[in-house]
Amino acid sequence: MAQLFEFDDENLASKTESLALNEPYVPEPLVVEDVPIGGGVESRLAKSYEVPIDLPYQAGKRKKNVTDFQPIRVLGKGSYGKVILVKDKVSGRLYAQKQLKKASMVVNAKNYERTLTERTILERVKHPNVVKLFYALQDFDKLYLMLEYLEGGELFHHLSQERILSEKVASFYVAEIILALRHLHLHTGVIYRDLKPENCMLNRRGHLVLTDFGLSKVSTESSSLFGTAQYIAPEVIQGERYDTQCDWWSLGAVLFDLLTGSPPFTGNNNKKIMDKILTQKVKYPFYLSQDAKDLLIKLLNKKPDKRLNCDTNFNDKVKPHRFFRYINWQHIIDQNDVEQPPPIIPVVTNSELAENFDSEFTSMKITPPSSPIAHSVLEKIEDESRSNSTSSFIAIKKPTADNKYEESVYFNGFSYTHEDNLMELKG
Ligand SMILES: Nc1ncnc2c1ncn2[C@@H]1O[C@H](COP(=O)(O)OP(=O)(O)OP(=O)(O)O)[C@@H](O)[C@H]1O
Repeated sequence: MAQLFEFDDENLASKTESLALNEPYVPEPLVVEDVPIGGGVESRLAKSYEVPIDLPYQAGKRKKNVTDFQPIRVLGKGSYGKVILVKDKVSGRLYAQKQLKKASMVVNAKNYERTLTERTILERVKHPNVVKLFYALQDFDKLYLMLEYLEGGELFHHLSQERILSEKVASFYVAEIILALRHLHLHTGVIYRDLKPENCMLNRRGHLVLTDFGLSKVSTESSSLFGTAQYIAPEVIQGERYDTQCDWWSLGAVLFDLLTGSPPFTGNNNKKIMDKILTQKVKYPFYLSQDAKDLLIKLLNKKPDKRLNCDTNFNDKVKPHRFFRYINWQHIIDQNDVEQPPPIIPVVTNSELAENFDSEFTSMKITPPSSPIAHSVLEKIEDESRSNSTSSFIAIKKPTADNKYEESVYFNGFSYTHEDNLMELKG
């Protein structure tokens, strides 16, 4: 059995702290140096500590706008819009540009309060297993979030090739998800709430990175909730007060999926799935080991207070659990690829080809961004997003009168009022 390395919460905190306080970083274009296939551990390690962090603010440098990025290809589609691979025309650096149609982001007054709180909290999220936000830009009808480009694609893209994962392989990814969720819970107070396979992506080195966190929560009770019914905790479905425990249920559902090829409750519509989540017992396939089954039973407990809590039980119940016998937690925290290599190293021959993404998307035609308008409004925001890569913002359009919209921009808990920002509603 692999020896488990002891560490405590302070150790974890100081690790994430040191990432947050990284020394000045001179960005190197991600596209230049492709790791050759079979390039060996050393060549991967050469890039291993290239954790994308804040682009340093360079005084006097022209502000970025959407047209500074050349669209390359579509990577995927979410409920708010497309995600496109783009290249900074100056640095050659690649980003995943998440486009969000403003019209679909109108939020109601109740959610609005929560949104502001969440923006403030999300400002503090810095973790290697959580996607980084580099810039937040906008034009007339869309917001553009320039995210760390996760070249390995969705974990489940690789899973669909392998069908199911061995327990050893699954334990690696689950360990990385646990670290990301614990960071969100313990250091930022964020409940991820809709952990689902599509949000588990791999970076170039094969490490799992959670995407899309927080954004779905700023929406109204939207399709994002129903799109993920299979992984949602019973208490969330019932509309009860829920806390971080709901994420540990979702982790159980994702683990079940990794080990068996489908989530614990399925059905041809969401109502059926949700009924089953509330009322039915999980059926565990005979081929699961006792260790896997034991962990799943503890996570997929319908009573949140009886469910395994990986935050409070981490040191005494989770870390020593036999399901994690192949895991050296310190190596997972350190992302030590020599001692604990990621099980799947995504094949990337040329980053711009987006080889790990579905050709249904990568072959799509790209529509150029609409004409730049109101960029000046965001100058202050861009300044701040340079100095804080994980900042987030939201712009809300409120219909006023005579076919006009008033646009308010909220950024890290601050709101920017633009008296002059009345724009004609086109079309
Ligand atoms: N940072 C990223 N790097 C590379 N590809 C990404 C990145 N973020 C998202 N994608 C791709 O784009 C797809 C759509 O992502 P997006 O987050 O918009 O939608 P989603 O996960 O369905 O969530 P939702 O619809 O709830 O917003 C993902 O499934 C993924 O394939």
